[in-house]
Amino acid sequence: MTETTNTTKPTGAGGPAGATQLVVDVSQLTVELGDPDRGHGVRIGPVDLRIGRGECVCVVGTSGAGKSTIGQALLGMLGPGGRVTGGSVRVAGTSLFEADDKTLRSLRGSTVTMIFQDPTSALNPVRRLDKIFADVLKAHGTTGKDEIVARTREALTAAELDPDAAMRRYAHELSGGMRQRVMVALALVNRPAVIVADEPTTALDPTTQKEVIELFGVLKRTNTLVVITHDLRVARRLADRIVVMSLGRIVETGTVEEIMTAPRHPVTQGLVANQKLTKVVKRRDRS
Ligand SMILES: Nc1ncnc2c1ncn2[C@@H]1O[C@H](COP(=O)(O)OP(=O)(O)OP(=O)(O)O)[C@@H](O)[C@H]1O
Ligand code: NI
Repeated sequence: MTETTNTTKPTGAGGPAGATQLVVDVSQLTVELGDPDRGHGVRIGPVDLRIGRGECVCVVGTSGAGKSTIGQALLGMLGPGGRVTGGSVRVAGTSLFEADDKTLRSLRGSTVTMIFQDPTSALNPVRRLDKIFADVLKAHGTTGKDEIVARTREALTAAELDPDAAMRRYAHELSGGMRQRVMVALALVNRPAVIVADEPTTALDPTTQKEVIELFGVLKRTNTLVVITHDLRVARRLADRIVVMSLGRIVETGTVEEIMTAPRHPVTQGLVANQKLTKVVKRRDRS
């Protein structure tokens, strides 16, 4: 099925509303994972996605729809067995799949950063946090001691952590929610043009999930965000625009209101109906 766009957008299908500066420009991207011709692989795309500065786009869809693949493509990488077969991904003006390794390495973690699903495995447990932040800053050219401390403080504060206390801690001492905050701070520290978060709440307990969603609500005020989630509640809370994926393609885009009140594509309708059902069940559990 072709894409159903709920609103007329001046920049064309998959674009932000209004004359905003483009930060992400995915154009006719096609990807192969594995070997689809031999029956053990999938084709993703063609995908068009344009994101303006300051926008928060939430990518939703059922499992295996290709959400994480698009998220990875925004960092110019793909999972094992993945390759780009057509189209382009431009982030802050650089065409990622045409860029050389050195350009990509310097771009990742500075221009575009990723907040991963599982904060436990991504943080070295036995290195002090101030050292971890210094490593990330130095890797992208910030070398002055004072500047490193100032940038670390700025990022920790933005992630709503107490910088003095946090800098002296080790990752293994932190609760799940605090670790996720540290991951957010690490993603912010090089002042990226766009932050991609793949299922940032999935590995967390319900209370911490709420906290992290609140935190993303704060982040979205000053950052360009792409949040990948199978949880429509997360998208409802955060998105300026929801992008729905199914079977490797974007099947619908719209504002939260458009998607929630008038979903057009059967997959979107299914997601919305499911979310409403979850709400009813939860209410019943409480009474
Ligand atoms: N190397 C590979 N070979 C074959 N199939 C692959 C390979 N890598 C990924 N896939 C398949 O490609 C599809 C898209 O994966 P992707 O992780 O992008 O989906 P997703 O929407 O993020 O799903 P989830 O919600 O489960 O995280 C999945 O069905 C996955 O099993
Ligand atoms: Ni995924």
